[in-house]
Amino acid sequence: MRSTLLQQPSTLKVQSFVGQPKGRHSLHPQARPSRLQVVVTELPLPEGNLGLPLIGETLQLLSQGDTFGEQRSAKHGDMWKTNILGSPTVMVFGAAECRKLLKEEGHLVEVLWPDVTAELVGKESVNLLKGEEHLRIKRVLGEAFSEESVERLLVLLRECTWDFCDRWEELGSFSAYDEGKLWAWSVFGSTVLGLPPSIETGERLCGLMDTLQAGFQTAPVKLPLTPYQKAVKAREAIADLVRQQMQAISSSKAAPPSCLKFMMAGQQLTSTQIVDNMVATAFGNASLGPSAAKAFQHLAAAGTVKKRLADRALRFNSRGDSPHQLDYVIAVVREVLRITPIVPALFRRTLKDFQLGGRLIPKGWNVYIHTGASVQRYNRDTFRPERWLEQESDSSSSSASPPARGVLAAGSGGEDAVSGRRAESEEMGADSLLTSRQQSGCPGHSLPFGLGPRMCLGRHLVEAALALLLTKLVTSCVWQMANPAEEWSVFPTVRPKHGLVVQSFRNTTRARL
Ligand code: HEM
Repeated sequence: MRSTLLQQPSTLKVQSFVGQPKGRHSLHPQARPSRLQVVVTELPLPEGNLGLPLIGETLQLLSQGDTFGEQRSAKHGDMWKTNILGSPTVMVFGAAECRKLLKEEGHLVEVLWPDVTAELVGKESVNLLKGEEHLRIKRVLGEAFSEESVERLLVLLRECTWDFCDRWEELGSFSAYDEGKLWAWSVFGSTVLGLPPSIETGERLCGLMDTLQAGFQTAPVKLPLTPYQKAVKAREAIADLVRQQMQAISSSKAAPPSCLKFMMAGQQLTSTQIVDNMVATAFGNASLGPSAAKAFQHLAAAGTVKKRLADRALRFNSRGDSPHQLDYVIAVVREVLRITPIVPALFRRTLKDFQLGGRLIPKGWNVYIHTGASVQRYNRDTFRPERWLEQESDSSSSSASPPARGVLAAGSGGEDAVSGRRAESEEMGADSLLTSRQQSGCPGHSLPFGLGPRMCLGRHLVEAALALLLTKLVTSCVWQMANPAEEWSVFPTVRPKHGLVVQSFRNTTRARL
C-alpha cells in the first residue's frame, strides 16, 4: 500500500463526464447524443517532493524542525506535497482550501488519529467516532459544554483564576507556560470534572496528562516502566477519577455544577461513553494552558492593548455599560487564540481523489490542514486585537452575528454575570464565534477551534476562561515579563523557547466580591 502510494505519478488522469446519454428513443435529433462525451482532465499533483522511497522526507523534517515547512512554503506557496512519517502528505495553508476540507469531513477527508488513540483516549471517544454516531454523541456532549452550561460555571472559573493570582503573587516570578498549564488543569478539574478548585488538583491532572500525552510520542510497548505503559496507567488514573466523580455526583444532589454533572443529567450516554469522552476533553484542554501563556506574553508586549483592555473592563464594572462595551475583551481573546495557534494543523486522510486549488489530491494521502497563521509566519506576526473590531464595523451593516458576549461579559473583573445571549445561528458543524466574513477576511485567517463537524467542543469554556484571566490580569494585577519578545517553537510542539518568565507579580485586589 505504502509503496503504491509512493509510486504515484506526478499527474493523474481524472475522468469527468460532461453531459449524459439521453437514451435511444429521443425524438429530437439534436437531443440525441451520438456519443458519450468524456472529458479527460489532467490535473497536476501539488508541487513539492516525495523524497526517497519509504522514508520520504522524514529525515529532513526531523533535522530541520521548524524550518522544514518554512523553506517549502517559500518555494511552493500555499499547497505542497511531501512524504513524511510513512505517508505521502499534502500541506494545505490557503484559507479557502482549509475551510473546504474541514467542512467536507466524512466526504472528501476523515479525521486521522494514530492507532494508540483507542487505548490512550478511548474507543468510544468522540475523536474516534465517525459519521452519524459521531454527530449524535457530539450533540449530547455539546449540551454539557454549551454557552449556557459555561455560564453556570463562571463562579468556579473566577474562583480558580483568583486563587492562581494569589499563588502567582506568592511566587513573584514564574514561567507563564508552566503556570498557565497548572491554571488550565485546575480550571478543568473544577468546571469539567466537578472537583474542588485547588492548585493540587491542577498539579495532579497536569502530571497525569503530561505522562499520557507522552504515550503518543513513543513506541506502544507495554513493558514495565516504558513511557507507553506509564501513559496507559495515567489514562487509567484519569478514568478512575472520572468514575469517582460520577459516583459522587450520583450520590449527592448538592454536587457542584460541572460539565460532567450536566452530561450525566441528560442520561443519554453509557458510563464507558462518559469516561472515554471525559478523557477526550482532557486532551482538548491541553491547549488551554499554552493559550494562557500567550495571553501573558501579548499583554506584556503590547502596553496599549493592556491599557485599553483595563479601561474597557473597569468602565464596564463601574458604570454597568452595555455588554457591547466589552467588544474589546472579545477582540483580545480572539487575537490571543489567532496568534501562534496552539493547534497549528489538523490531520486528515483523503477518502477519494479530488481537486483542490487546481491540483489533484489523491485518495489515501494524508492532509495537514494549517488552520492558523502558516508556519513561516510564527514569531513574525503582529498582535493587534483591533483587527477584529475593524471586521466588526465592516460587517455591521450586514447580517453578521453580534460578537460573543454573554459569557465574556461576566468576565469583566468577575462581577455580575450579564445574561446577554449571542445571537448565533450556530449548528453542529456551522461556523461559530466568527461570522464567515470575519473568518475569511481576517488577515492571516484564523480557525483556532477548527470548523465543521469536528469543531472544538470546549470553545465556550475556553473563551470564558481566557476572558476572565485577561481581565483579572489587567485590572488588578501588576507584573512584567522578562522577555515579551520571546520566540515560540513549532516543532514538535508549540511552546515558548524559554518558558516566558513573568516577574514581580502582584495581585493588588485580593478581595473576592
Ligand atoms: C485554547 C484551547 C483549545 C483549542 C485551541 C482547541 C482547538 C481544537 C481544535 C482545532 C479542534 C478540532 C480538531 C479537528 O478538527 O481535528 C478541537 C477539537 C476538540 N476539542 Fe478543543 N481546543 C481547545 C480546548 C478544548 C477544551 C477546553 C476542551 C474540553 C474541555 C476541548 C475539547 C475538544 C474535543 C473533545 C474535540 C474533538 C471534537 C470532535 O472530534 O468532534 N478543547 N479543539
